[in-house]
Amino acid sequence: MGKTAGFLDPGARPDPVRSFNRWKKKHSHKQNQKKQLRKQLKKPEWQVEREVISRLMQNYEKINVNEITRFSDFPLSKKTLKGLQEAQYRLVTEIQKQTIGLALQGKDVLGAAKTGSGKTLAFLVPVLEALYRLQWTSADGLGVLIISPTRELAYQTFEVLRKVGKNHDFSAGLIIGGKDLKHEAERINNINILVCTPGRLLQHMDETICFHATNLQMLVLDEADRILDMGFADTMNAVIENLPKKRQTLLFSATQTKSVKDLARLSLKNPEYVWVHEKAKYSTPATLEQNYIVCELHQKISVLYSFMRSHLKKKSIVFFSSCKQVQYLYRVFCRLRPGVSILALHGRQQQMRRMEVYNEFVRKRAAVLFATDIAARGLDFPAVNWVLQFDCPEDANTYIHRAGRTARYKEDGEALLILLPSEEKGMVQQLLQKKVPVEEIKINPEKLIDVQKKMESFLAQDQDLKERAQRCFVSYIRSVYLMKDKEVFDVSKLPLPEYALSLGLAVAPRVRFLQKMQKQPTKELLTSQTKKVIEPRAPSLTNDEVEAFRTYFSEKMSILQKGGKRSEETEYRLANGSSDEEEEEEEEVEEIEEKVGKSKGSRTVSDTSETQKIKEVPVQFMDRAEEDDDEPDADFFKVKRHNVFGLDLKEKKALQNKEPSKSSVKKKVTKIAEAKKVMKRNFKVNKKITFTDEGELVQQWPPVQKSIAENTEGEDDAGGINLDTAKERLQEEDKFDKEEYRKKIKAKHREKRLKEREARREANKRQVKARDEEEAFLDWSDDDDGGFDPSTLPDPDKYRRSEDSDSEDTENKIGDTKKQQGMRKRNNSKIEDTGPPSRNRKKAKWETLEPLDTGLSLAEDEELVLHLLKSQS
Ligand SMILES: Nc1ncnc2c1ncn2[C@@H]1O[C@H](COP(=O)(O)OP(=O)(O)OP(=O)(O)O)[C@@H](O)[C@H]1O
Repeated sequence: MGKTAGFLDPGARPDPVRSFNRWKKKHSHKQNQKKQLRKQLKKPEWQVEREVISRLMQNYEKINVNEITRFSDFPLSKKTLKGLQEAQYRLVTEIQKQTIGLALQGKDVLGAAKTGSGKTLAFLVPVLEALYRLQWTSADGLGVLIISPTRELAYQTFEVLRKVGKNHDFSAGLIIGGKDLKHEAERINNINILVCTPGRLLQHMDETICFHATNLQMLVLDEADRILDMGFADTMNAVIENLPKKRQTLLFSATQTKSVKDLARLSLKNPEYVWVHEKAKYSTPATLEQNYIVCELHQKISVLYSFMRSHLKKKSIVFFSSCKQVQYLYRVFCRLRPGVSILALHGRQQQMRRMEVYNEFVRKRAAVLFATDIAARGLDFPAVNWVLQFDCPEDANTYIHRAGRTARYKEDGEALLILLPSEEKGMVQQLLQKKVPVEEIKINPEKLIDVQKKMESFLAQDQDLKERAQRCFVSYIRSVYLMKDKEVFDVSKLPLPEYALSLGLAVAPRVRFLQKMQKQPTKELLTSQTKKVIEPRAPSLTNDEVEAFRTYFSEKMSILQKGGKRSEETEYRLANGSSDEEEEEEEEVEEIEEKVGKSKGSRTVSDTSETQKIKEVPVQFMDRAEEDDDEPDADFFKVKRHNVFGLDLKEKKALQNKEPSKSSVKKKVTKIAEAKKVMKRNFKVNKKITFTDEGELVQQWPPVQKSIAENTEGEDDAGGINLDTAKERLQEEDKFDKEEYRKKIKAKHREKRLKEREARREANKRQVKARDEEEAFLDWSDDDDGGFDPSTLPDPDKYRRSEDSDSEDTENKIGDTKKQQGMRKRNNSKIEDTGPPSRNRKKAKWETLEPLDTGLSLAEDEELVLHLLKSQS
């Protein structure tokens, strides 16, 4: 310390006051900082968050789309950013870049972008931020509603939401039907973000008392055009009516259609239209390679099998137009063992199974998924290499969605479309118009593996499979028949017998609606169709036909209008499989007399001039039962039918107003329709057929009319009863009945005779047996010398009656008896020959003797006899 002092110049010593002041200043600054910090720390969390939020919100206005490349460039909450990072989402896609900013600013957005371009995050990020901004808690109830067209898509969206929003405290729920409504109802009230399908949502709105959406902040419609295509237009209207007007709405789709724009007009307020790929050269991802092949209908299955055999290590989705095709081809392909695992996804599966299949296909590296259009929209299966459109899509938009299951988010993919010669021109044209670059490629015939024979043998062994094949057949024809675009889909050009053969069927099933159409060509309806206006009383239609048409149509429309209920029913049935429809279809599938000629020469329905008209005729005369085939596809077709009629709701309402009494007409026609249905389907009530173990027919009730069975070939299908032929038939039938009756009587008599003979034989046997027993008994008594045989005793009554007999006589008699017994013993071996039984003889002898009256009591008589016997021995 002294050393230090020695160095210092006393004149240069710092001023202690100044030093103190400096120290004091520093100290107070530090103290202030500490105070501030302490103050800050004392702030409740919500206050800090609120300040952060207000800072974020101030930045919303400053968002410059051109400067954004990452999610972190948006003013987003730390929780959302963390969730995005953890899920490996850092860079934004074009649709995300363009829409997130607008949505954060609170604007309604209509967003369209190619498939696989990241639309899900484009709405999920604003959803999380909206509730975060409002510091939403479970007590605030439902804040956001996300509506998806299919359960799978809703489930997928829900999964992404869980992943990205896991750092937030909001509760999220998935309501998609197929589960217990009560169970959902108990939980629905605490949900902040609800992902749902439209039908189920409306059902909760109608039936769940505690469910309300009064606090709703945001509505998201994902794949909006699909929601409408599925016939949910009215459900959507009903849902939207139930929602508060003051809300933000986001609507997303990969394709822009008129219906989407209509919905946007209805549900969005001054929306911002974001169509990121509007000016793009193609409407499909650049990384997607697209081709098509043209082949005959009967070759398609072999083409598919050959495709699968040559892509064993790939992951593919194959699209079919109906559930029943998926059901049958899935089964038969599993049996064909192509060497790659096959899965099936369609609307008739149980909900659990649908989810299992979905998850399984997500996990698999190589597999083939057979699916209907429920898998066409929005589903994000990772690393799908191929999309094969086995059946021509309904239109170019459906094509785009199906093909979009591959080549997602910068990945490569290939799409192959199989077209029939009749579909090629129209479809390719449509695709080119929609900026879809497709090119034709040819099948290498050497690589084509024919599986028809194998399928035939499977079907020959398996009745269930055969029935599935029949349903598949009908279902496909119906799907083509119901397609709106008749330039592409012409049912009259389908080679039905060849197609049946290719499915492994020997006989083509009858397709009732085609036959009906052939019988009732109604050109006028074509005219009305082209005019897109229904004329209630078309001059050439009978009143009945017009009424049938109207009722059918009004029923269809009321189904559409009921919306939610119907949709939910549909969803429920989708989940559980619909046995009714299944049964009806089974009835429908009937084999026709026409054997499929294995010969060449493609016979088509168009061979007849009548059938040419099929394509021109809409579906009004078709049985409803026949229409309600594959549920999702029925939904799908509903809209097509709607378009086929070319009516909108206004026209329908006008039509209803004109109806004097809709319900009465409906009831009347329904009864007629029912009766007709029963007649045409030739229902047999209480039919019973019994077979023996060997498979011979034993009994059939009611009995088959043989005369009819023999003569059916010449019968025509004209309705009504021809009395003369009926009379002849009955007379013929009488002959059969008489013959049958005679045979039965003869058989009865014969049986009676046999029974009598048997009874006589039995009686003889019994007699012989009785004799044997008697002989044996007598033998036994003699054998035993010392034994007493009471039967050898004289009848005391008889003795009592013969008063004059002396003791000698008695002795003689006893001696006689003894003698007789001895004789019998000797003759024992000759019993059979000696005629009447010995007992009779003995009796006869005894009967000749006069009864002996001793004048004693019975007891004394007995004593006497015993005494005599003793003395004898
Ligand atoms: N910013 C991103 N960074 C990385 N991957 C992303 C990003 N956004 C989306 N993806 C991925 O891209 C894929 C497609 O996204 P998404 O399903 O949202 O597409 P989409 O546009 O909704 O498609 P579709 O029209 O078929 O429904 C998904 O696998 C998703 O994880």
